Amino acid sequence: MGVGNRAPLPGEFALIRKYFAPLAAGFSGALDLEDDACTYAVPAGHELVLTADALVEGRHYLGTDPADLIARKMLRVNLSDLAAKGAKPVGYLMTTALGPDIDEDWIAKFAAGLAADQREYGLALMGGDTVATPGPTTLSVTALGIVPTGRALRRRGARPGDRLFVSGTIGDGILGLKVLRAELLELGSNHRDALADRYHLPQPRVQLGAALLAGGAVTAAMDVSDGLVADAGHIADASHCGLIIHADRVPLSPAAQEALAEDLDLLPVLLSGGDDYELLFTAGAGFTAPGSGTPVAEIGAVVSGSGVKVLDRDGVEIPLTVGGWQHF
Ligand SMILES: Nc1ncnc2c1ncn2[C@@H]1O[C@H](COP(=O)(O)OP(=O)(O)O)[C@@H](O)[C@H]1O
Ligand SMILES: Cc1ncc(C[n+]2csc(CCOP(=O)(O)OP(=O)(O)O)c2C)c(N)n1
Ligand SMILES: [Mg+2]
Ligand SMILES: [Mg+2]
Ligand SMILES: [Mg+2]
Repeated sequence: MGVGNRAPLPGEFALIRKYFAPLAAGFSGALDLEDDACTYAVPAGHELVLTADALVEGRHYLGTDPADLIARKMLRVNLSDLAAKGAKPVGYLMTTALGPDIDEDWIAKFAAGLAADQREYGLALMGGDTVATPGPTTLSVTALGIVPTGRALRRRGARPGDRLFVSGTIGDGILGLKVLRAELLELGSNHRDALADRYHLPQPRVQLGAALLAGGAVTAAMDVSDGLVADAGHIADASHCGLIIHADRVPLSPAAQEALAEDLDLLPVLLSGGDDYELLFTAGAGFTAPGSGTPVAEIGAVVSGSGVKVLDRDGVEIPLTVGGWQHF
């Protein structure tokens, strides 16, 4: 390790002791990161929810992004998958494959970002692996959460007649990436900052997910990572039904509204760009959105058939060539 362009990192084990062990201190099963593996006793009446997502420099984040924000995004994209199941976060395993340009200052900031979000979301580091790579830095988290046994929200279960909802706002993450790539220069700097912030720091809807599970009226749920339309397609496929999305009902932030007002061609980008980390879900007639916290918008309906149709305000289908991000 540490053979790079900058000051070498402390040795592998010194790095784990100094920066990662403190993040595991509050979690007894992490065994102070001294052992070969960690343990966790699942509370009675609950089952584990496990999810893994990787982040690759240049693919999921920019090499110039601040290390604390990269760390927080890494945790938050995984927390978003826990939210999609209605799970309460418990802890996470983390694998860091560090590229040659990573120095100790970067690690210190990265660990500080993790500490901040561990406090914010109530979870702890449980273990992981630290390796070097000649390629781009690659980070992976496996997050653990719990749900009452048998109650995890599913992508299957939507029924014709259900309504379709999404949390928060859609399209900010991908517009934020455009801002960081010095596009959208015509937008005011406050809007540009707000969008960049949404790209750097997703807001996983953990409390909303738990409330949706507790409420009992949600028939299918997932989080939006690849793009609203593509991800809606996953609910449609899993549930063996069709989905209608009314484009004009999709909630947009003030910054995204302003960007769209200046360039109508951005609509497909908003609907399919991804990096949203909002919850998309269906519910029967009796559903009412939890009153406080994250806003929820009704954007469409479940119909018989298959696939996703996006309609404009006149009910005319908007053709979309790409519904969302795919790695290959
Ligand atoms: N390499 C893999 N090995 C096992 N399961 C995988 C792998 N890649 C993806 N999956 C599974 O495929 C499903 C879809 O993955 P993905 O689209 O990444 O979900 P999400 O967008 O919620 O992260 C998930 O259940 C995920 O666990
Ligand atoms: C530098 C950079 N380029 C492009 C993107 C856009 N992008 C990359 S991956 C992705 C989809 C989500 O990532 P994925 O690995 O598919 O996560 P998952 O769906 O498994 O949660 C998006 C929108 C980005 N976030 N950063
Ligand atoms: Mg994934
Ligand atoms: Mg997901
Ligand atoms: Mg994906």
